[in-house]
Amino acid sequence: MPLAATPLLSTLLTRVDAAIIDLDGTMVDTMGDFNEALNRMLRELALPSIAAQTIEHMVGKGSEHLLRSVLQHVLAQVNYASVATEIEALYPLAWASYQRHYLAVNGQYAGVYDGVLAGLQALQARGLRLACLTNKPRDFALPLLQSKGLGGYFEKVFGGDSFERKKPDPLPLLKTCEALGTDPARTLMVGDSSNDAQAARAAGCPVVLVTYGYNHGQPVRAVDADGFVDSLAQLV
Ligand SMILES: O=C(O)COP(=O)(O)O
Ligand SMILES: [Mg+2]
Repeated sequence: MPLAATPLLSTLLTRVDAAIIDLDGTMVDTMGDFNEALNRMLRELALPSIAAQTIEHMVGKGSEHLLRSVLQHVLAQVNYASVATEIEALYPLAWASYQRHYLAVNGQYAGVYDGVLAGLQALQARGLRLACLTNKPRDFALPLLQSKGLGGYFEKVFGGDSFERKKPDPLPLLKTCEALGTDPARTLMVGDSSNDAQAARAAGCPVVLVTYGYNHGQPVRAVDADGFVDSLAQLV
C-alpha cells in the first residue's frame, strides 16, 4: 500500500463505530472450495470441467449467479441448441448437487489470508463492533467461519440469502447496520470487489478494499473506494 494512504486510513477509523467485513476474497481464500465443489457437481452431471481461473471471474454475486455462470460456460462448449433453456432445465439438479458438494468440502480447500486475525483483533481492540456480510449462503458461511476460527469475532453474520437482495444492492449493508444499531456513515465496509464498494457507496458507508481478492478479473484499484490495503492488519 502506498505510504501516503496510511494517514487517511487512520482518520477513517476514528470516524467509525463498526466494521462490516466481507468473507470470500477478503478473509478466506475460498477458490479451492469453489473449484472442488463445482467440478464434483459437473462430473456428477456428466458435463465438462471448468478451470479455477474461469471460476474466479464469476465469484462475488452469490452462489445462484455463480452456478448459472458456470452452467452457461460449460453448456456453451457442449453445443446445445438453446443454452438458456438447458440452464433452467438443469438448474434444480445442479443446485442440489452443488450445495451437497460445497457443504462436504467447505473450508477444506480454503485458507485464511495473512493478516486477517491480526486485523480483526486490532479492530476489536479499538472497540469496533464487527459483522460479517457475504453474498454466499449463510449456511455455507457459518460453518466456514467456525472451522477457520473466525466465528467468534462477529456479532452478526449475514449471507446472500439473509435479505431480499444481495450486494451490490445497498439493502444488505443497511440491514446489517440496523442489526448492529449503527449509523451507515459510521460503519466501515471492508471487501474485495466492486460489489462491496458499490453497495457501500449506495448505503452511505465508507469503504476500504483489499488488493488480493476476487474482483471479476478487473484491477481492484480502479474501483471507487476510500482506501486499499494489502492486508487487514494494515487497517489499523
Ligand atoms: O459467494 C460469493 O459470491 C462471494 O461472497 P462474498 O460476498 O463473501 O465475496
Ligand atoms: Mg468477496
